[in-house]
Amino acid sequence: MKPSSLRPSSPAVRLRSPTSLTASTGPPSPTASVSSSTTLSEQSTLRRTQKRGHLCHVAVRIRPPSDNEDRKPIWVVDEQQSKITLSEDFAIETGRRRIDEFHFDSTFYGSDNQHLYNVAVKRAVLSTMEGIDATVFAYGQTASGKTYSMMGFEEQPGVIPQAVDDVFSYIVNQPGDREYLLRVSYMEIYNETIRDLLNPEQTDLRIHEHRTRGVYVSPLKEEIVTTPKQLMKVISRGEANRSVGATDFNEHSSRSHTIFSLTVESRRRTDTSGRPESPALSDRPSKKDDKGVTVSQLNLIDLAGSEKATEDAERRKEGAFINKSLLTLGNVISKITEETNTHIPYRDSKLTRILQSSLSGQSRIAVIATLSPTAKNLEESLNTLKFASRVKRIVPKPEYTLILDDKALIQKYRREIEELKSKLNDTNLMLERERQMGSQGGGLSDAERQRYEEQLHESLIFGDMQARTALKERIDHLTKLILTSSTITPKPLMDWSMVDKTGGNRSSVMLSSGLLPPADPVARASMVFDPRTGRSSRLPVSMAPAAAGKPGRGGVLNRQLSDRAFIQKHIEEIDKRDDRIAKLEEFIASIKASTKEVSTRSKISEYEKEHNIIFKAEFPKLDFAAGGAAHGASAAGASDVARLAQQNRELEVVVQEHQHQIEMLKKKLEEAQDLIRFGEADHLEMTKMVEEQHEFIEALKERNISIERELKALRG
Ligand SMILES: Nc1ncnc2c1ncn2[C@@H]1O[C@H](COP(=O)(O)OP(=O)(O)OP(=O)(O)O)[C@@H](O)[C@H]1O
Repeated sequence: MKPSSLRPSSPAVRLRSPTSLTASTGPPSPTASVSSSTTLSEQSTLRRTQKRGHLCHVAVRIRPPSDNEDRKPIWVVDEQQSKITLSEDFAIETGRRRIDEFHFDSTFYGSDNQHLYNVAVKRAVLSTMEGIDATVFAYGQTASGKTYSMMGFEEQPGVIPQAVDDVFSYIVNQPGDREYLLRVSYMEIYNETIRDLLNPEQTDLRIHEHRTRGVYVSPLKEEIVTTPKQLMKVISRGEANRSVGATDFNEHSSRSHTIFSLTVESRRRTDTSGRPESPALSDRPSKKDDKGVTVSQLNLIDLAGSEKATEDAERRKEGAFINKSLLTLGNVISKITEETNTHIPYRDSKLTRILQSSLSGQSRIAVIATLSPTAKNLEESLNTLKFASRVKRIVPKPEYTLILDDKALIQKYRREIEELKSKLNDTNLMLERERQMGSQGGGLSDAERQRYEEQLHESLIFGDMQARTALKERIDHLTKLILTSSTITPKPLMDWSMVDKTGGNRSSVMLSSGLLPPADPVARASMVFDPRTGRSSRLPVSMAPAAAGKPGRGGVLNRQLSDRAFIQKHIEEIDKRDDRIAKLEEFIASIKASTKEVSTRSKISEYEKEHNIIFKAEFPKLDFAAGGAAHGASAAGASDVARLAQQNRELEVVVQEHQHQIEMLKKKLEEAQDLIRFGEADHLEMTKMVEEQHEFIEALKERNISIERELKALRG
């Protein structure tokens, strides 16, 4: 079946479920989900923005002056009226005839990231959970507070960690009749080149356009996430690969635009026949989307800051790319908001091309325009305000996307789970039948029955039961990836309850330590991200610049190369082992397929010829030439046949043992791969695992040696 994405042409502000023509049957509205930590003033702002900003919310935030900046404010921020004005004193001082006044959907002054998120971003995030794409970005000159707003610090988690918490809380608070699959990607645009922050070795990322999928980047690594902490670890891993450098204005300046995307797939829970899973869950009116998967995307974007020319050549080059792409963004937005139908130059920069779908109206938008408070940045601040005013004129017309075929991962996994469950059922029935036949004896003689039972035992241990375990494991694994309100524990990253206890002092918010950098710049400079643990840790300050690869005014910080090399080495090692395991399995399968009589030995000889290296490595001490000769002599006499039959049995034991060991090895390696994938592998743990694997191999070799001795003794 062809992929079919339903995009009904509904009016922009009348969001309708693609499946239902009445809005009332949809999931609860975002307003209903506003958390208890939203203050009264925030709620009134939300109500107001519902009317004014609605699908495009533009917020402007002015950061407090830093220690070495002039403390005298040049801007007056009226949060109640969502207004920003140039201070009268400053206007008079500088001879400005007119006092500039700007109105937005919300305005902020200060460091409170939770308030900013609740008012300006939360609704966009919740929209995504309800099937509407949303794009959130921070725009402003360098050092104005974009990263502070988007990522934040341990003490002031920004938009991204708060959005992560909200996404999982949303699922937990659902009635249980929907299931979700979350996948994430993280990329950056550095000097007009796209880099995959979750897979930095991948270099040739390209932008493609598809009739139903729209504009997308490929090949881009996507990871499925199942907990807030795991998601934050993926982000930290991406952050560690981000291009960051020291500029004249910001010690820790983002030199690239980053786009973090969370794709939410959701569907109504049904059994294989498409009926609701349980009567209790079926009391909601049936909707057309019961038959499909709703797919939506949340893009969280931290743009690089515009900046003036600098003396450093590398920085100048970066700055030119940054300024050009921001200029294109401005141009694109002004063309979009023009009444006339003009050509929109999306293709003039990678940023606008990637954001094409979002900017052209298919996504809900939230923009945080950040300003520096000082007089010396007045010109840039006015430019940012003009940009923000232009964005305010965008009228998004987002629509639900419904996938009706197996293209959605959640659907594919559900189907696979059902198929596996049915296979598991068949295997169970087969085992039961075999057991019954074994106990009834089926008219066999005692000797025959004993032999049959031995074979059955072998097949139970090494055949059907293994298949059953493998099936169960795969079912468990897939089931864990699909989230429902009852499968995830509401373990938020942040404990906002601390806010109330401390009378509104939000700096005491708790966040699982190590997932975000500390606010203190000295401590931050000494943070080193460890991809094996997925955590940032602090080094003694004296070591920090070297460890963080501080470039002075020079090159980009591509941190932790050695750590990546470490992981890469292990992945290669694991790949090699996988290869060996695959070949060994093939060998074992061929032995099992052959007769249980002496021909096994000749089979080994043949295999030895074909797979010289593998076989010699795994069975180094066995004398196969002698084995071949012995096989040749098998016709010579009954005693030889008996002896070979005995050897054959011994070899089969070895093979079974190897198979068992290999299964264990495989499991260990899969675990290691998972650990590496989710950034949870710890150096000691990895070393222990590798040592264990060596021990297994040694054990296999020792076993071979003792078998060889026994065989030699048998041969006399
Ligand atoms: N609202 C705020 N409250 C307190 N400190 C802030 C705030 N915004 C920014 N800062 C501080 O200002 C400095 C610059 O902020 P940040 O790195 O977020 O700027 P940026 O706009 O992302 O810069 P660049 O474009 O160079 O990456 C940081 O030290 C940050 O901690």
